[in-house]
Amino acid sequence: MLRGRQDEIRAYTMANLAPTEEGEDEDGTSSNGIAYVIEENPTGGMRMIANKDFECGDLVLQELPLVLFPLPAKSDLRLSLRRALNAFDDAKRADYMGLANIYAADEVEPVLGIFVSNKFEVFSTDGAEAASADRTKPFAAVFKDISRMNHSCCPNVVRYWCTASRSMHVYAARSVQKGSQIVTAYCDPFLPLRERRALLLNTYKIACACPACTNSESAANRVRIRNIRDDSAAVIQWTLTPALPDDLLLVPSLEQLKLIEDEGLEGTEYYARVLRRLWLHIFRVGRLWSFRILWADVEGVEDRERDEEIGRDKGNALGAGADPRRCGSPPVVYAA
Ligand SMILES: C[S@@+](CC[C@H](N)C(=O)[O-])C[C@H]1O[C@@H](n2cnc3c(N)ncnc32)[C@H](O)[C@@H]1O
Repeated sequence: MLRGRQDEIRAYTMANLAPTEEGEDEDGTSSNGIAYVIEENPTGGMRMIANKDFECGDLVLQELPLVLFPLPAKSDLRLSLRRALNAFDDAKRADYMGLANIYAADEVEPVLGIFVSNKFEVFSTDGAEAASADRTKPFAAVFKDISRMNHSCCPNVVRYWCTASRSMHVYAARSVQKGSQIVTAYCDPFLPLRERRALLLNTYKIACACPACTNSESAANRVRIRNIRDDSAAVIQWTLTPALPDDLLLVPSLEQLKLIEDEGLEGTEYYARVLRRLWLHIFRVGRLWSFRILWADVEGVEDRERDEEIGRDKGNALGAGADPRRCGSPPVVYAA
């Protein structure tokens, strides 16, 4: 039953997320219409590779887990895993047992070693559970394909658990070119470098060599990003206060945007914060443009003269001092 559902989602993933045509692409390679491929990593193990270009926000894949358990495990996890595996059909059991096991050399039962090597913690993100205390109770899920994604502290995708469909959604956090590796963050990329290193080594046996772990300036950059506050109230106040310069937020916001992009952290809330602020900037300046157009229509002035006029009036531009008769209607755009 669950298998049928998984096949359905897989078919959906392939049909809807892989709009590349069968046959040869522009670069002469064959994409065969699949959004991603799982292949051997030259440095060992497996990896997930984009088989088409993705833009920021594109759904890369959506997948049901092979197993999903509440954490901490309520009963003996090994027993539960064994029971789950016994209930699987052969193909699904082979999918699970074919996943990486970084504890293979240790005295850990393979079902458990595979679980620990491949699990992603998931939280309820929607519906009644999200609103309830369950939100704080994570589950751990292992996936046939998603568990093939390697780690980077500069991930190019973000993961969202959808409780309603009991599936994980993976979205591109920035442009991802066909042929590049799809990488996700196994831990909080804002953890201090030393903590990140210890966690990745102890839990996943990873000595991360991503740009953030090898660039000596990255740690300081990440602290700066983490200090970007949710200043929505102040920004809205600026939007509504014509006396404050139009470009007050522009330069710092663009600098912050670049900083986040340089650190490869577009999938984080900080990027959304800065983009929201820039959107408000466009909202305010965009209104200025509307005002100019309106003004030009009414007055029929030349562009140059109009710009000069607006430049002169800019201190009170569109505020109390602007002459409403000149544009036929009061400049109410910034009225609080
Ligand atoms: C969830 S699996 C990822 C897929 C795995 N590479 C495979 O072969 O199936 C996690 C394991 O992959 C390897 N891995 C993931 N990210 C890595 C990285 N950035 N550097 C080195 N090894 C990594 C580690 O062995 C880690 O324990």
